[in-house]
Amino acid sequence: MFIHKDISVIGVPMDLGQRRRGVDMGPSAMRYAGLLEQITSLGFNVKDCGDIRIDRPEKEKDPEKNLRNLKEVFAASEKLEKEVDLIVQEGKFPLILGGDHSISIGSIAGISRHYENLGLIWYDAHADLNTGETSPSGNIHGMPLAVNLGLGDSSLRNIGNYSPKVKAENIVIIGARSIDEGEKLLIKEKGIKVFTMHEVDRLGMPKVIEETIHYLSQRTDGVHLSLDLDALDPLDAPGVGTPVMGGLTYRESHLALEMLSEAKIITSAEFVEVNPILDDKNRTADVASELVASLLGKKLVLT
Ligand SMILES: NC(=[NH2+])NCCC[C@H](N)C(=O)O
Ligand SMILES: [Mn+2]
Ligand SMILES: [Mn+2]
Repeated sequence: MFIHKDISVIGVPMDLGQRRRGVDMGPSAMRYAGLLEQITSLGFNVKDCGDIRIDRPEKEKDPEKNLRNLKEVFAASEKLEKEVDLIVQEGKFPLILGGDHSISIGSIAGISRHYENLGLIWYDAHADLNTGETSPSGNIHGMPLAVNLGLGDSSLRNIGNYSPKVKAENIVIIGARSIDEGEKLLIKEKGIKVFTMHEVDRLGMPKVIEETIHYLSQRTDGVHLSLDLDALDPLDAPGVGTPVMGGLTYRESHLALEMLSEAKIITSAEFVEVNPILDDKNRTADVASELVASLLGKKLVLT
């Protein structure tokens, strides 16, 4: 597998999957950080497909079934599913910019229909495995991995008219350090592979990524990288809505993406949860844009 020479970038200015405003400006912050120029300078043909239009509720209603803004998140996910499906049909590499993590419901729905066995790397401080029944917050950005596994709300689950989008054994979570009780049970029940911060500390990032590559390349025919910037330590990526101390460093994250790039296993990617209002001089968007470059093969070459 190989990152295609043609990359299509699509922004999803979504902030309805959680309660802190500003994450809808993530796509512009990453574009402002020079993301597209960066990709072009690495020799790729890049097309900016612009942003999906997100319809906002007139005023936030009390959540039904503990799912805030369900109707709007559903509508946006359906749109994104169609756009991403087209990008993959055209043979291009989809690069999706969030927006809160609820957007991965639509992106993975558009991607996974093109694979028998899509692999999924969930690079995140959280597991995002809640459902309306288990969620402590009612925020849908804490639920997309469960939805992609075919759990939780049926309208979300069935976007694209198929479910599940990924099998539990094709998922690897990296960087987890804040997991709710219901999520822990699900991880155990489904046997999901998780490298918590404890494991990253013990094994080191090189081993974690080697094992991830080995594990996924045995069983999958494509791998989507879903990178939540809150996987990184808030010292390196402060502009996120749900920061958790003790995260992955800037260097560890670059190494991870450089190794994934060398292994040529990633077939689509999304970078989510960049919130410029909570950021420090757009640092988190800068970090995201640099991480994209590492994923696309940027390396220091001494000639
Ligand atoms: N994509 C994220 N940042 N998710 C944070 C989720 C936090 C918490 N587990 C919840 O479900 O509300
Ligand atoms: Mn997170
Ligand atoms: Mn997340």
